[in-house]
Amino acid sequence: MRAVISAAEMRAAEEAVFAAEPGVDLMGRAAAEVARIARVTSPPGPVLVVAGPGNNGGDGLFAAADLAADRPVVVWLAMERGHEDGLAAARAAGCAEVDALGALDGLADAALVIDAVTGLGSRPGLPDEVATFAAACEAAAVPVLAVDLPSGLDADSGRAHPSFRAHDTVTFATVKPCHVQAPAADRCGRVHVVDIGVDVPATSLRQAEESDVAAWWPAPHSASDKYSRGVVMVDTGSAQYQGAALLSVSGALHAGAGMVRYTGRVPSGLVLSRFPSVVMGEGRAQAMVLGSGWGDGEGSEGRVSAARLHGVPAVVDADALHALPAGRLDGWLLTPHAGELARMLGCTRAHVEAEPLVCVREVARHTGAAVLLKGATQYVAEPSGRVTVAVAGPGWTAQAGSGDVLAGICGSLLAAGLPAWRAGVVGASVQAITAARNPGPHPPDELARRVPATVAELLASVPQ
Ligand SMILES: NC(=O)C1=CN([C@@H]2O[C@H](COP(=O)(O)OP(=O)(O)OC[C@H]3O[C@@H](n4cnc5c(N)ncnc54)[C@H](OP(=O)(O)O)[C@@H]3O)[C@@H](O)[C@H]2O)[C@@H](O)CC1
Ligand SMILES: Nc1ncnc2c1ncn2[C@@H]1O[C@H](COP(=O)(O)OP(=O)(O)O)[C@@H](O)[C@H]1O
Ligand SMILES: [K+]
Repeated sequence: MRAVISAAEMRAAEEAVFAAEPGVDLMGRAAAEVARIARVTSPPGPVLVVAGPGNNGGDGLFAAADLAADRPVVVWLAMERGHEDGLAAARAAGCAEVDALGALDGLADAALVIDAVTGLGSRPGLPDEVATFAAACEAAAVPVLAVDLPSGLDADSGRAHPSFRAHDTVTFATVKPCHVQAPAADRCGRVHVVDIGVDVPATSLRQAEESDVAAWWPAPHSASDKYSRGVVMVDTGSAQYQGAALLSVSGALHAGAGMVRYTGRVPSGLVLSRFPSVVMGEGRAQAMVLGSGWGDGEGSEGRVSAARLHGVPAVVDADALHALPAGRLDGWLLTPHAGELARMLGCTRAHVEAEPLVCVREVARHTGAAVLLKGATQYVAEPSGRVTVAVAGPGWTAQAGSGDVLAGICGSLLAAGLPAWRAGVVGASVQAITAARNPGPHPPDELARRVPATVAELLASVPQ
């Protein structure tokens, strides 16, 4: 798990290091890591460093001096001023200097561009000449390595702004919001977090990693039986949306439920013809899945309230989200997409997309449930205000039916005893990791069938 910290928190953490160890060369450490990552991520060949006027430019200039030991390095001071000591080091190491036109010309030969225009001090957007250069990098398909973050982004938000598009980003100590929240995160490429000796503070925003999913997956052991692994009772689908029942049942089974009971309105023959292990009708269960594919049918409120009488936690998806009973839903997991969250809050989808953290925290605080906001970035909020971002996956998952599968996966994890927030994080992450490992336009039911292989690979990666 990684803490996601703001620019102000990073600066405070750096200040603490300077206070404890006056004169410590954090910039030297940062620059050495930038040069190291540049060497491992790019082919040999000339490097073009675009340096801004502040300390981000300083990192870039010291990295330029380092890289000049084994390849030609050209520096463009994009705002004319440059970090004094960094510039002296680059000059002493033999780096050539170019102007804006020279930088554009140099793209033809460059094996790598290092974007060190702005970092934590970045105001959103780019000066015109830099924006032109950033666009030229994309057009020429030259790999870009961003120092700390792609210049032009705001470190503290996931919003899109005119910026570099990096293939790789080197950031220090831990990630910042722009690295984990789409659409900004899409501009960062692969994010390399490097240690420069700065302690990371605990925060209420974290990012889950594959290793967390592996560690939290409820693997069975020799004393397990179908009941102890968790029985999940699934009430999904309708005459109009029969497929939703199959998809959520498939998600539950492929995530390892000990037993799936189906209590929805889709004919049993249809469910059993696809999934013969499913038991039809009510019975004891450790968790429920409600709402996927109910449609606007009558009686949703009654169905959710009746489910509550079972006294076990539920995953509440889709149409059931708008039929929540009054009172706290401790231990439950709500799985809205942005449009459904907006309807729950009485605001616009655009507002949810602009302020996802505020919105997802608000519903968790108000309902007492954990809330998984689905989309390109998946946020799981707890009533305490803590938010965990799931492992990100490719846009292939953005298709009708993925949410139904995900609800079933989360139901199995809830039935296995994971706390609701963790069931949401692990469920969303395993679906995203599966999509990342199986790139291409696989339908959601096909991806569900590939979840077990992902789980097996993740568990094999855990040291015994
Ligand atoms: N502190 C440390 O010890 C360590 C810090 N480290 C590094 O320092 C970085 C932070 O450095 P920083 O604070 O100097 O800010 P930085 O990102 O260089 O930008 C400020 C400059 O850019 C300018 N500017 C901003 N936006 C602009 C825009 N849109 N268009 C045009 N100009 C714009 C802004 O102009 P001004 O606002 O002054 O007019 C100012 O001159 C951090 O990301 C990391 O890389 C590492 O070495 C580890 C140790
Ligand atoms: N841009 C995206 N990148 C990755 N995954 C996405 C993206 N957009 C949506 N998803 C995933 O697609 C699914 C969509 O869920 P939902 O809208 O509820 O679909 P449905 O109700 O049709 O099943 C979710 O699992 C979500 O995580
Ligand atoms: K940068």
